[in-house]
Amino acid sequence: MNETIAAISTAPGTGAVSMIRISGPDAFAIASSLSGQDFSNIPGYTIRHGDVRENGKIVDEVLYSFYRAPKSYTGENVVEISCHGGVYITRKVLSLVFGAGAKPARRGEFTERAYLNGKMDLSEAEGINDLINARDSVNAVSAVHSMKGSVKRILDPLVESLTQILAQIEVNIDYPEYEDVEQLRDEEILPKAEKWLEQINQLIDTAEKAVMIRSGIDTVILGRPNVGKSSLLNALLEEDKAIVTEVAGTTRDLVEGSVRVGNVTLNLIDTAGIHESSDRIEQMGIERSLKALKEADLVILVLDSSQGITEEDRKLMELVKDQEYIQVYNKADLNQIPGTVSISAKNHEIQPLIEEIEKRFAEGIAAAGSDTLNNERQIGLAIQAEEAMSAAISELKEGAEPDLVTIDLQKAWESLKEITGEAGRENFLDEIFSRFCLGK
Ligand SMILES: Nc1nc2c(c(=O)[nH]1)N(C=O)[C@@H](CNc1ccc(C(=O)N[C@@H](CCC(=O)O)C(=O)O)cc1)CN2
Ligand SMILES: Nc1nc2c(ncn2[C@@H]2O[C@H](COP(=O)(O)OP(=O)(O)OP(=O)(O)O)[C@@H](O)[C@H]2O)c(=O)[nH]1
Ligand SMILES: [Mg+2]
Repeated sequence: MNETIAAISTAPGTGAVSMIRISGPDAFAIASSLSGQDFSNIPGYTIRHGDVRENGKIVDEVLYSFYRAPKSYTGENVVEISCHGGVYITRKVLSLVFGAGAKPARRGEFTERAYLNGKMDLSEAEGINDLINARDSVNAVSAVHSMKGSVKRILDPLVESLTQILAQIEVNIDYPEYEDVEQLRDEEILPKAEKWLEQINQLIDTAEKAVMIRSGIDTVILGRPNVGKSSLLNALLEEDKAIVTEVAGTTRDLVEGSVRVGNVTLNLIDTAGIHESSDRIEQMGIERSLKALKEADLVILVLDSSQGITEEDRKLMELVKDQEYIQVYNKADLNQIPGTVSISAKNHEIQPLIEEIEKRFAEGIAAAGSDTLNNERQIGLAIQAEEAMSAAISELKEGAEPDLVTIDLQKAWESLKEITGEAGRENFLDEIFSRFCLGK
């Protein structure tokens, strides 16, 4: 932690200006040595104009921005050097910063220091990363909320009621005669625990839907040969990506593309027409299609309106029956079947399909726009907490020893706290006992 680290903080490539960030105890001394000015007593939030020099010779004209600990992004002394944005000059300035004593920062190390110095919790740090990687407003809005503490705010009431339950059991074990504090009676504990379980299940469910919608719905376009799967892919992507011909068995390999339609992003895979084939290459394509199918969030099963439902179509329906799937009747320009999701891929008339997708995923779309848990790590920990609480509830019902119940409740507590990176037994005991002045 005591080393001074540095890295280029702007994107690689040529730009008007680049920024090199230096954080740690030697940051001001390094800036002084590069510039030939004495910055040792400079106040925080100050910008100075100066040069970067090597052996007295000018390398670049720059701006130095100073942040004095603890008021900085990392909580340490920070200097940002804004130099001219050429690839060579940026790297040159960085190498001089290293020459003056800084060590190369690892990926995420500035933010890691910010976390370790108490500037943010883990979920907020993840929010920063999500914000940087956000490619649409749904992702950007949820990321900025999470950067500003939404995850902690969501978890706070769950942590609070769990702490109450735990404190109650602890009090009952250690101080059965203690009556001074507001106490839950034993028979109140179980309903409280069950309500808690319901709430966390709800949270997990919403978060899973949100994460899926935000990352895009992994969608497989499936159907027998020649029904118009590739034509549908092209219509959705608004691009002639896959080859379309009147010959059955045109698509052999998987063709992929992502597109934003309506309120969702679809990560599309067009597949080889599925049927019994003796062609070796086609068979391999079909195998790949079936593998992609297993991992899909959504299957679009394409049917040919001009031919009606065939035996092969029925086999495919059977194949996907346990998955989220939409039957679409393509080639509606030749024959429209009432009461079906009818499209004409060839003519790019696919609005009914888009509306059906939005309808199917309405809950997920709403979840994606709400504040919830934001990634698999957070959801995984919430599931751990949920499992521990389920175990505790069974034990409560069986009248198990309170000590045993406590162990599971404590696991639940720690899993929740790990989401924001505040876990640890010390914190746990502090939080439990800070609210009861026991033993006084
Ligand atoms: N030039 C520059 N722009 C940037 C950043 C940066 O580090 N440098 N950021 C980062 O990547 C983001 C802004 N985030 C920041 C968050 C906190 C502090 C900061 O100085 N915090 C102090 C003081 C807070 C206050 O007084 O309001 C603190 O938390 O104590 C700085 C940047 C986006 N833009
Ligand atoms: N009339 C009409 N023809 C269509 C429509 N969509 C596709 N076709 C035609 O159907 C034929 C097959 O289209 P593709 O998109 O290659 O079908 P596919 O399902 O990808 O076929 P394979 O890759 O061989 O499995 C082509 O001649 C298309 O022009 C449509 O909406 N209306
Ligand atoms: Mg095709």
